[in-house]
Amino acid sequence: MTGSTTTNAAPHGTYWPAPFATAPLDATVRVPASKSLTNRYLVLAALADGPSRLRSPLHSRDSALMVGALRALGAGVEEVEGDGLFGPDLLVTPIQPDRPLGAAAVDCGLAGTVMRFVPPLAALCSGHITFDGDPHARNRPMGPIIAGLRGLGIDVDDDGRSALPFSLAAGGSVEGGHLVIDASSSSQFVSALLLAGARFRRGLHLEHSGPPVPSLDHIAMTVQVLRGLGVDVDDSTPDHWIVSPGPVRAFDLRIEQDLSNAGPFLAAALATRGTVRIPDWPAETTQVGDQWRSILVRLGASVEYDGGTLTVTGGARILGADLADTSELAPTVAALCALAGSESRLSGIAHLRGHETDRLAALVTEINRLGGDAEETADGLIIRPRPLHAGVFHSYADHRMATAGAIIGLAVEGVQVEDIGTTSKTMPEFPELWRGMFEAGNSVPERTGAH
Ligand SMILES: O=C(O)C1=C[C@@H](OP(=O)(O)O)[C@@H](O)[C@H](O)C1
Ligand SMILES: C=C(OP(=O)(O)O)C(=O)O
Repeated sequence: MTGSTTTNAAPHGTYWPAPFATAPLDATVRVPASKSLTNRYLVLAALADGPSRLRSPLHSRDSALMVGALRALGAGVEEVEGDGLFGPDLLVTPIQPDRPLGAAAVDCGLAGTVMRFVPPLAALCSGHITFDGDPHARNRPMGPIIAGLRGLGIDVDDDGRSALPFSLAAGGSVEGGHLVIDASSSSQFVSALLLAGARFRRGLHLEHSGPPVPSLDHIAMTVQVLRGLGVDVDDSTPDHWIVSPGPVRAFDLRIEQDLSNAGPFLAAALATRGTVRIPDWPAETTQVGDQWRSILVRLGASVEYDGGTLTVTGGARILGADLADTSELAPTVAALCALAGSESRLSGIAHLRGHETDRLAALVTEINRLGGDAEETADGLIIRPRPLHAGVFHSYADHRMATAGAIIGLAVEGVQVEDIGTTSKTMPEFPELWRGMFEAGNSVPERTGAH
């Protein structure tokens, strides 16, 4: 973030009348694959010791940007028919570090995973590689990756901005070793360097120095994914991660559905005092969205997990709660808190100011625009109960703002979400799946293949 605390300009695009629920919803929903897992496995497939297959991966703007980045770096990515509900499988052939790329360009869009995960991968290629993205992407924090690459001996030209756009000159190998960064503005800086670390000649000893790193669950996901592919990672000392040099094993695996994106659907149970079921909820997972099981109980719902299906039933009213470190779940939580009957305090999310938009400012502006009572604190939000009314909910090119508006619109008649299409960042099917919850006899298609 470049010090600004304002939200990025809300474009005056199309307005989507959010479906209002006149009765409790009773629905079963499956959502597309996890953005965080898809984009980690794409990067690792590009670094692997042979071709890999991602089954039922995400197909969205963020995954398409990652696929585009890998192709720009010389990896092969091919779509092949699979049994996923939401699109084909992906076959990936790895990059060839020695093959000169000449000049290559990577479009990061607004994807944190692309702008942070791809530069260390690019450093392992041979060529002059330029990175840029959407206008607001230029405001997202990038300094620790740029400084980190320089610390690893890579020549980076950022015109002194410590932000997008920038370019790097890659020579086909990275020495690695000990590197200290300040990852207090995003966990993605740590994940990015760990993902590539095993392919550095001496591996990587990454150290964080500074205020606490946010979204630690996402780093734990990175470590577990790496270990699953045979990479040795020592994370036994807080703020230190040691990745041994070695191969990344090629793989063939199925990507879990996105439990963070399941959140707005589960929230619909609370907003309408109904029931929403998500089949194929993993029994064990590294996704932060598994926390819905406890968060939604704190907000007054009952949650059951039986036979692989998570069932959430809304209580008589939504309870306000004090919740810390909700990370990317926070906009969904905030939407529920705006509908709650008592005060909520969300803390430990100051870094949301550097997300797709300044989410703290955006949530306060949009909840209050509908008559609510939300206030920004140094590291989060206070949301007090106050009746909401009809109006426009702006999304600021932020998928999670758009889905927050949809949740509020279930309980408040006459909410229009500006630019619902921005949900294509991680879930292009959102409007269709949302409307599907209202269909009589709502049913969910069966997947044909083995789970
Ligand atoms: O590594 C990842 O896949 C992510 C890490 C988190 O980033 P921050 O640490 O910047 O919150 C999260 O919010 C983002 O949606 C995805
Ligand atoms: C913060 C998010 O995305 P990104 O991966 O672009 O950082 C998010 O999806 O909530």
